[in-house]
Amino acid sequence: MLKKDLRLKYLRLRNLITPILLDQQSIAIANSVLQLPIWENQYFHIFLPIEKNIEIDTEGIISILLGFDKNVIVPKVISNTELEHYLLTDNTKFKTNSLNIPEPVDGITVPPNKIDVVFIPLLAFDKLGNRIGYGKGYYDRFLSQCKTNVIKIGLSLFEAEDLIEDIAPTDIPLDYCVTPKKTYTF
Ligand SMILES: Nc1nc2c(c(=O)[nH]1)N(C=O)[C@@H](CNc1ccc(C(=O)N[C@@H](CCC(=O)O)C(=O)O)cc1)CN2
Ligand SMILES: Nc1ncnc2c1ncn2[C@@H]1O[C@H](COP(=O)(O)OP(=O)(O)OP(=O)(O)O)[C@@H](O)[C@H]1O
Repeated sequence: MLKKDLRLKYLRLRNLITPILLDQQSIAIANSVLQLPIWENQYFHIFLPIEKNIEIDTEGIISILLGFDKNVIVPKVISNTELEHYLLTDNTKFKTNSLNIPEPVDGITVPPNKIDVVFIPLLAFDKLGNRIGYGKGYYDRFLSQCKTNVIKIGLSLFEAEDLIEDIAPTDIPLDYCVTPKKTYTF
């Protein structure tokens, strides 16, 4: 399928997920993340969910990361194209931006080349590990600034599509995708 049709399909499917199901599925995903071979790493980047858009609740994964004394880094939208990345600390204050994303107000910024593992939001992914988001390219730009061996983990409420047909050269594929049912390794 084409990206634009997939965005529509999965935005609609998300709207069928109840808050209770979202909680259960987010916990199942966090439990599966524990089984990934990533725990030797130190710098983990993770998004905070847009609740209004029924995104996966990443709180469980963040608790696991902090419990293992990992450095946790969260993104902040600073322009139409760019993200900045902040270390999560006990003092981090959050404010919800115009896209309804909770973001750190200020703090310690972390350059993309320090990051070892990135958990990536998505609307859909395919059996080859290609992914699509809301179509602004924030994550493709961010991932292009990371180390070549950065571990890219998609988190999805739904299973893989056969193929996203209109993949572009700037689209960076996933290494893993974790869903409530299974973990895909690409
Ligand atoms: N939780 C979370 N954080 C993230 C992302 C994400 O997908 N999820 N992003 C992943 O890249 C970046 C932000 N990108 C976004 C791009 C578009 C929309 C969005 O909802 N767009 C709507 C209309 C927005 C509006 O109300 O103005 C749309 O395009 O229809 C949200 C986030 C960085 N942080
Ligand atoms: N590395 C990059 N440098 C410059 N522009 C880029 C880069 N990656 C993607 N873009 C641009 O961003 C736009 C959106 O890309 P795409 O449709 O792949 O978004 P997406 O993957 O769905 O969104 P997101 O990454 O925000 O979740 C495209 O116009 C694309 O050319």
